[in-house]
Amino acid sequence: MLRRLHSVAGLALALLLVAIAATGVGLSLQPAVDRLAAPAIAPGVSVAALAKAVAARHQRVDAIRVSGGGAVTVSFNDGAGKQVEIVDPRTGAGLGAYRPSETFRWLADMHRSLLMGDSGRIAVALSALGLLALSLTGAVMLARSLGGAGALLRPVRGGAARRWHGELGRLALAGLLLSALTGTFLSATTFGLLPGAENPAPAVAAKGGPAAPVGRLAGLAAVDVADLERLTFPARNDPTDVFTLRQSRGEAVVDPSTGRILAFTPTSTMDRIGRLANALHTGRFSWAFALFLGLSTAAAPVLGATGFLMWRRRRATPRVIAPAPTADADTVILVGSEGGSTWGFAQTLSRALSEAGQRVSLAAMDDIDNAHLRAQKLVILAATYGDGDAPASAKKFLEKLGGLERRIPVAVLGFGDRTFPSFCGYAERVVAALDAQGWPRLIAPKRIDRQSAQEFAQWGRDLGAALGCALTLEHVAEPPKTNAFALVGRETYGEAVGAPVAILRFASPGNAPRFEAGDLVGIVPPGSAMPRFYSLVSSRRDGVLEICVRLQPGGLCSTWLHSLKAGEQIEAFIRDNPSFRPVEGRAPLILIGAGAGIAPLAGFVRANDSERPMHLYWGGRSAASDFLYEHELAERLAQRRLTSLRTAFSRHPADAAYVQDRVADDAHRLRVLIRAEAQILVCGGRDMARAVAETIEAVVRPLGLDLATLKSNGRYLEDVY
Ligand SMILES: Cc1cc2nc3c(=O)[nH]c(=O)nc-3n(C[C@H](O)[C@H](O)[C@H](O)COP(=O)(O)O)c2cc1C
Repeated sequence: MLRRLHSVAGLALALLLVAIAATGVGLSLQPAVDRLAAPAIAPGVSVAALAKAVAARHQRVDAIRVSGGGAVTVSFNDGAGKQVEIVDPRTGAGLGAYRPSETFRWLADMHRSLLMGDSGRIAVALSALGLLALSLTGAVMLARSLGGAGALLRPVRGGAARRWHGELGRLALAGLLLSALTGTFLSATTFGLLPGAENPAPAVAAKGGPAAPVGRLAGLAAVDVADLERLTFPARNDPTDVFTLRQSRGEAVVDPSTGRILAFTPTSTMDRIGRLANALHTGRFSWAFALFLGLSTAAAPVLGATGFLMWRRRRATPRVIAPAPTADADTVILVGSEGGSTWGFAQTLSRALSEAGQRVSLAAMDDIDNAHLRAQKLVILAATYGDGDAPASAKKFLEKLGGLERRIPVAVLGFGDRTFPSFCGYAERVVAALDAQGWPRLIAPKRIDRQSAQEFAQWGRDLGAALGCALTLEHVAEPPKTNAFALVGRETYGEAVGAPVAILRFASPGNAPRFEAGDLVGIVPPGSAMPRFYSLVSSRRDGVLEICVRLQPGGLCSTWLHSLKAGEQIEAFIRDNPSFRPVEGRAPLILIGAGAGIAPLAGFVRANDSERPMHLYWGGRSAASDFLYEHELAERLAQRRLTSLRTAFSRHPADAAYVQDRVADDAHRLRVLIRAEAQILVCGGRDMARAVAETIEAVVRPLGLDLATLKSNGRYLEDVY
C-alpha cells in the first residue's frame, strides 16, 4: 500500500515537480544574489537615524522597506514620479535605482502558479501535497528497508538506481520535507483554507501638531534598523496622518509631532506561523540555508528518474513479500528468474520457512552483496535460459560472487526444462562457481523440471531435514494472464520433406499487450498448465500475432496448433525477450537461422524501416518444399529492408549445404562486416547453433576476436531451442 502510494504520487507528479523544483532551485539563489548586491545591515543604527538621512536627500519619502534578503529600499517622489532606490542601511546614502530582477520575478511566478493563474496555483498546491506524501512515505520505506528508524544512516544496498535513490533521498529528505510542508502551508493560506492572519490595526490619528524632525522622534529612535520590516511616512498634506512602523513582533503607529507611540498591534499567532513558513520556504534569512533548500530540491528530478527506473524494474519483477529486512534475516533467498515463475516458488519457500520460525529475506541474484552474507544461510533458486545462460535477474551474479567477503552455507535449486540440452545449465554453473570458491553446501544441489510442484515439495523436505524442521512446500503456480487470439491465416511448408512447419497468424485483440518481433508468446495448450514459447515474427502494430511452429512428433502444443481451424482461438500471453533484440543504431546485422528459427529474423527484417544493413543466412531442407517466407524475403530485398540473402538447402540434389557452410563460404565478407561492428543474431535448433558458433569462431579468429568476447559484448546473441 505504502509503496503503491509512493509510486503513484511520484509518477503523477513527476513532471510538475520537475518544473516546480527547477524554479525553486533558481529562486534559492536569490538570497545569495541579494546578499552580494546590497550591504549588510549592521546593528546599532536606529530607524530614526536612517529616516533622517533619507529624508535629507528626498523631498517626499513614502516608505523605507527591508527585503527578505536584507536589502534596504526607499520609495520616494521628488516630483518626477514614484521611484525606488537601494540605500546603505548604515548611512542612508543612495546606492542607485532598485531594479528587481526580471528573472527572479519570472521564476517566482512560475514557481507559484506555473504562469497559469489559479489553475496553476492549484496544481502547485497539489504538487506540494504530493511531495509531502512522497517524502514521508519514502522516509518510512527507506527506514524499513534498512532495518528500522535507528538504521537510517546505514549504507543503502542494491542496484545503481536503488542506491542513488536511497542515498540521495536521505541527504535531501530534511530539505524536501521542509519545502513540502511549508509549501503546502503557504498554498493553503493562498486559498484561504486557514484562519486569517490579519490582526487589524486600529485607525489612529495624530493630534495634528507641527511635524518634528524625523531624526528626533522617540518612537523611531528606539527601534534598530535590523528589526525593521517597513516604515511608512505620513502624507505631507495631512497633519493628522502618522508613521506606521512594521516589525516582526507587531505594528506601531507613531505621532509625527511628538514621536510618541499612539498604538501597537502585536503580530497574530497565525501571522507569525505564516511568516515562519515563508522564511523557511524561501530561506531568505540566510543565503546558506536557501542554498541548502535549493540543493535538496535539485535532488527531486534525480529522485524522480531513479524512482521511475526502480518502478519499471519492480513491474518486471513479480510481487513478492520479504518477511524480514535483509539486516535481520537469518535466511536469504536469492532468485534468478526471467519469466517470473521462480519468484513464485521463492515466495512459497519464504512463507514456509517463516512459518518454521526463520527470518527470511528475498532478493534478485544480481543484487547480492555483503549485507546478505550476515545471514546464516543462503538459498539460491535459479532458472536457465539460452544455452545454459543466466536469466534476466542473474546476469551479473557470477561476476559479483568472487568479490564477496564471506562464505556461508548455501543450497542451490535449479529450474529448467529437460527438453533443452543444457538442462538447468545456469544453476550448474552457479554450483560449480560456489564449489570452486569454497562455499559450504547446505544440501546437495537439485534440478526441477518444468516447474514440477512435486519435485519442489521433495526438495523442501530435504531442506527441512537439513535445517531440523518440517518444511511443507505446497506450491500452486499462479496462471499467467492470457488473451484470446483467433486464427486468421495459415501457410504450411515442409510436408514433402517430413518437417512440417506452419506459419500461423492470429488476430491481435485491441487489449493485447505490446509486443515486438523477437519477443516470445507463451501458448497454453488444452490439457496442460505449462505454456510453450514461440518467437514472434510480427509486432503489435502489424495487427496480427504471427509465429512459425514446427510440428514435433508427439508434441502436445505443436500438434494442437497445426490442427487449428480458421476462427479458433488460443489463450496466450506475451513475454518480453530483451536478450534477443538487435542493438540500436546502424551497425550491420548478420542474421543466421534454420527452419522455424527464421521467425524472429524475418520479423527484424520486416520491421527494418530505416533500411539498416541486414544480411540473412538461412537453411532449410528443400527450396521447393520448406522455403519459409520466400516471397516476402524477395520483396524485402527489393525494398532494401534486407541487404542480402544466402540460403542453404540440405536436400538439394546438386548443392546440398547447411547454413553454417554458407557462413564459412562468406568468411571474408563477414569479417568486413564484423570489423564494421556488426552484431550477429542466431536462431534455431541446438545442433545448428553449435555448428554456426564453431564456424563463426573460425571466421573471427584472424580478427583477433573470439566468440566469448563477442558474446560478452552483446554482439553474438542466440535464441536456441
Ligand atoms: C526462451 C527459453 C529458453 C529456455 N532455455 C532453457 C535452457 O536452456 N535450459 C533449461 O533447463 N531450461 C530452459 N528454459 C526453461 C526455463 O528455465 C524454465 O521454464 C524456468 O522454470 C523459468 O523460470 P522463470 O519463469 O522464473 O524465468 C527456457 C525457457 C524459455 C522460455
